[in-house]
Amino acid sequence: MATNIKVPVNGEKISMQGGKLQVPNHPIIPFVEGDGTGPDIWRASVRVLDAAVEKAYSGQRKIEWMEVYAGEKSLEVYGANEWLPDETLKAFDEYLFGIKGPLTTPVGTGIRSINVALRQELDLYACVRPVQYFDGVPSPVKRPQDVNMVIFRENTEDIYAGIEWKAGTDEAEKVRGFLTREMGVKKIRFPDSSSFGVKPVSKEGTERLVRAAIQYAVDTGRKSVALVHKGNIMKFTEGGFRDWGYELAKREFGAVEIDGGPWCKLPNGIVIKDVIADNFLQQILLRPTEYDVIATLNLNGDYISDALAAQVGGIGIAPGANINYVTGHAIFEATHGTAPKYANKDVINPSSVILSGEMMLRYMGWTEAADLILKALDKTIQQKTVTYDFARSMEGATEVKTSEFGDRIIANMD
Ligand SMILES: NC(=O)C1=CN([C@@H]2O[C@H](COP(=O)(O)OP(=O)(O)OC[C@H]3O[C@@H](n4cnc5c(N)ncnc54)[C@H](OP(=O)(O)O)[C@@H]3O)[C@@H](O)[C@H]2O)C=CC1
Ligand SMILES: O=C(O)CCC(=O)C(=O)O
Ligand SMILES: [Mg+2]
Repeated sequence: MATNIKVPVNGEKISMQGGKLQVPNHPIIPFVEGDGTGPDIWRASVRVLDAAVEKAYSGQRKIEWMEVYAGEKSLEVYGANEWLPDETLKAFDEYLFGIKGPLTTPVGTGIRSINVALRQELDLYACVRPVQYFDGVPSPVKRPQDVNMVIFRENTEDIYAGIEWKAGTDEAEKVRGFLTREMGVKKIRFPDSSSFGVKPVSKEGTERLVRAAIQYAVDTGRKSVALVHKGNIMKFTEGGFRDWGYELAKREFGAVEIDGGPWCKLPNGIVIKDVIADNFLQQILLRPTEYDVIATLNLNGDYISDALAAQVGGIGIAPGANINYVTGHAIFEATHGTAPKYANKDVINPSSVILSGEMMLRYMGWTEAADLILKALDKTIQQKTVTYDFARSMEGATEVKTSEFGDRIIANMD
C-alpha cells in the first residue's frame, strides 16, 4: 500500500461518540492544497488559522496538519491517473475532518469532478454556505448588508451526480431505446443526437438535508427556511423535494400550515416556505431581507451560491463546508474554484478558505479562535488593505498580495 501521507506524531484523531464530536487539543486534520491558486491560498490561510489558535489558547491547543493528496499534485506524488488515491479518502474517513483547496474539473471531457467524488464517497450530504456581508467590501448592490443567508445545498444527488451518457455512444442509444420503446417517451426532440442525463432525487436525501437546514435555523435563532426548487416543471424531483420538505417540517418539527398552506410555521415561529428557483433569483436581489436559511437541490445550490456571493462582494469571500451531521464527517472548502489565470502569482483573495477554516474551528467548538479570525478579517477590510478583487472597486484601497493579506489579518488579531 502507498504511504505518501506523513502522520504527525503528536496529534490525535477527532471522533464522534454518542452523536457528539470529540475534539482533542491536538487534532490531526488532513488538508489538500488544491490546484491552480490553491497553493497560494493555502499558504496564507494555514498561517492565519494557526495564529488564531495560538493566540486564543496560548499553546494549549494546536492543529496538527497532515497533507493528503488529490488532483494535480496527487499525480506528481502517486503517478498517472491517481487523481484521488484511496489513502486520501481513507484519511478523510478516519480523521473525520478535512479542509481542501479547489480542484480542477475539465469541461466536456476527462475526469469527473474530484470535489463531487469526495462528497459522494464520504456521503457529505449538506453543503453549507453562509453568505454574510463584511462592512466595507465593495458590492454591486445598494444594500449588501441586507444579505445574511445560509445555503443548505443537497450534496449527493440530482443531475449534479454525473449520471449521463454521451450522444452517439452505444450507451446513449440503449438509454434512448429504453425511454422510447419501454417507457413510451415521445418528447425527445432530436433522439438520434441527444446525450442523456439522469436526475435522481430521493425522499431520504431530501429529508436529511431539510432536517439539517431546519435544525440549523432552530439552533441559531433564524427566522425562516425557504425550500428553493423548480417543482412546477420537474414535478417528481424538484416538486418532490418541496413536498417531502414540508412533510418533514410538520412530522419532525411540529410545523403547522399558515393561511391555508403550504407555508407553515414551527412552534417557535420559524416559517417554512418555498419559492420557485427563477423567482428566487430575482427576489434575492430585490428583497434579500425576506430570505434567511435556504434549503435546495444540488444544482440550484451551486448557482445560488455564486450568485449570492456576488451580492456581498464575490466568491473571494465565500466559505463553505460539506458535512454529514450523522457521522460527523466534514470537509471545509471555498465556494470558488481554481481561478487558474492567477495561479502562483500570490494575488488571489484567500478569505474564502480562511473563512472555511473559521467554520471548521466553530464546528470543532474552538469558538474563541474562530471569533478572532472574524474580527481580524473585518478589521483588515476596514483598513482597506485588500487583494486585487476588492481593490479594483474600493476607493482608497491598498492592494496587497495573498501572503501580505494573511500577514495583515494576523497582525490585526488583538
Ligand atoms: N470546489 C471546487 O474545488 C471547485 C472547483 N471548480 C473548478 O475550478 C476551475 C475553474 O472554474 P471557474 O469556472 O473559472 O471558476 P473559479 O471560481 O475558479 O473562478 C472564476 C472567477 O471568480 C473569481 N475568483 C475565484 N476565486 C477567487 C478568489 N479566491 N478571490 C478573488 N476572486 C476569485 C475570479 O474572477 P475575476 O476574473 O473577475 O478576477 C475568477 O476568474 C474549474 O475546473 C472548475 O471545475 C469550480 C468551483 C468549485
Ligand atoms: O467540482 C467542480 O469542479 C465544481 C464544483 C462547484 O462548482 C461547486 O461545488 O460549487
Ligand atoms: Mg460552484
